[in-house]
Amino acid sequence: MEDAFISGERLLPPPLQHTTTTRLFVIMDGDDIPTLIETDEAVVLRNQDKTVPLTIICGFLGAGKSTLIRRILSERHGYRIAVIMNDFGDTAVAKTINVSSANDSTETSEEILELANGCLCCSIKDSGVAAIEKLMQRKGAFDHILLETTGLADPGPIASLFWQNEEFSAGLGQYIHLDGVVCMVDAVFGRQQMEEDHSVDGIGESLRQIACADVLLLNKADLVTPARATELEQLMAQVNPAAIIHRTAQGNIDLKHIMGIDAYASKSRSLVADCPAHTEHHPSEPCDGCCKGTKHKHPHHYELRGISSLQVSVPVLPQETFDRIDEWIRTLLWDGRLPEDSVSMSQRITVLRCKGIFQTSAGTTYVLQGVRSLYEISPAVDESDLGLEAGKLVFIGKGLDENMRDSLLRVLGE
Ligand SMILES: Nc1nc2c(ncn2[C@@H]2O[C@H](COP(=O)(O)OP(=O)(O)OP(=O)(O)O)[C@@H](O)[C@H]2O)c(=O)[nH]1
Repeated sequence: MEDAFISGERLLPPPLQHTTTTRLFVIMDGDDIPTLIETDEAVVLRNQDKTVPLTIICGFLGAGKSTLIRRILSERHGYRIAVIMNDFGDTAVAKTINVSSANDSTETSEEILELANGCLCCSIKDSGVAAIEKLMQRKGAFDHILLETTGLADPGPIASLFWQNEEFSAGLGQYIHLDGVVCMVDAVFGRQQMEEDHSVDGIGESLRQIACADVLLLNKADLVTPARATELEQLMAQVNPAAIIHRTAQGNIDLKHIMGIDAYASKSRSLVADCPAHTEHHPSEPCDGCCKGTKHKHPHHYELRGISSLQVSVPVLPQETFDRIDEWIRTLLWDGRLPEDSVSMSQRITVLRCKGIFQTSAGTTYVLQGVRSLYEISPAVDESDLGLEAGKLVFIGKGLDENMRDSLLRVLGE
């Protein structure tokens, strides 16, 4: 793939030289037996360097997803982007967008429409995976894939399709890798949507989308006062303390903030920066907790319609604690309970997303990445990024209570 730059920054990660073995923990759904995969991280990273990044764009109904995509498709950003706009994960609601070529305004949307700026627009209404397979027949014709989900989609299962699982690794994983999940939130109705949206298993869709995101765009900022936007950003940061928040109008954002973010790689930079309420626009009150001297609010346990986040600082861990943490996380994500809970309490806890970074006494820095029951703990790719004083673990989901914090602190020996 040729070099590509956005706003002077290289979009694709630099060549990776890490050669440590990593463990990938995979479970496909609640009924399957979990599979533990030992894999050579060098292979994963080498593949990732060659594969096309895929960004999932979600957001509740009317938040501005199509506006963002349309902007990307029509702007001259010098980058070749394939966009899939379809009913990914939800074939019941049909939606296509016609985007005309700048050269021929009469040209209508086809299965794959090539635009003057080099973007490809794919509006296939079948399964998203089939759409991507079809797209990959044109491998080399684009540098990045954007996948827009419907407003009611839960991005968690979609992200899982494109992350470490055996089927993906053997198939599409040879050509693409998940770069990140971007969620658009409506500045006018976002709060109401979070509080009132239709809920599945007690968790509303807009909250699932926010919980799962690596980047949150507070869109339609032109329609609210800065104070109201700040209020909503704080709420978003409380629901998902691990996401970076940007404020936008008409989806106007520098693409480097939503593409090439490598949220699922074993990179540490975003995790180090992701202390709660670290947003681009609303540094607020000083935090008295883990972020000494920085000016932002530090949310403690916060719950909205059953969804909450839990963040715990992690000291440098001896090896045996590392193993216990691994087991603790596995029980939490696979069984939906704490190790000390009885088996009958299974599925009491639902973790939608988790992230973390910590060091062991052997001097290795590890990164945790998880989407639902699928997670990975792997050595950090670039330890020079860290400047790490204390590690941290962040969980977002349902049923995350003080018992869980206490249980985790016990395992950490705190
Ligand atoms: N004022 C204002 N209007 C916006 C902005 N972004 C989008 N809109 C408008 O909001 C409406 C919905 O935008 P879409 O881009 O279609 O939203 P969507 O998320 O794709 O909607 P669904 O596909 O139905 O979920 C349209 O009328 C847009 O023109 C914005 O930042 N400011």
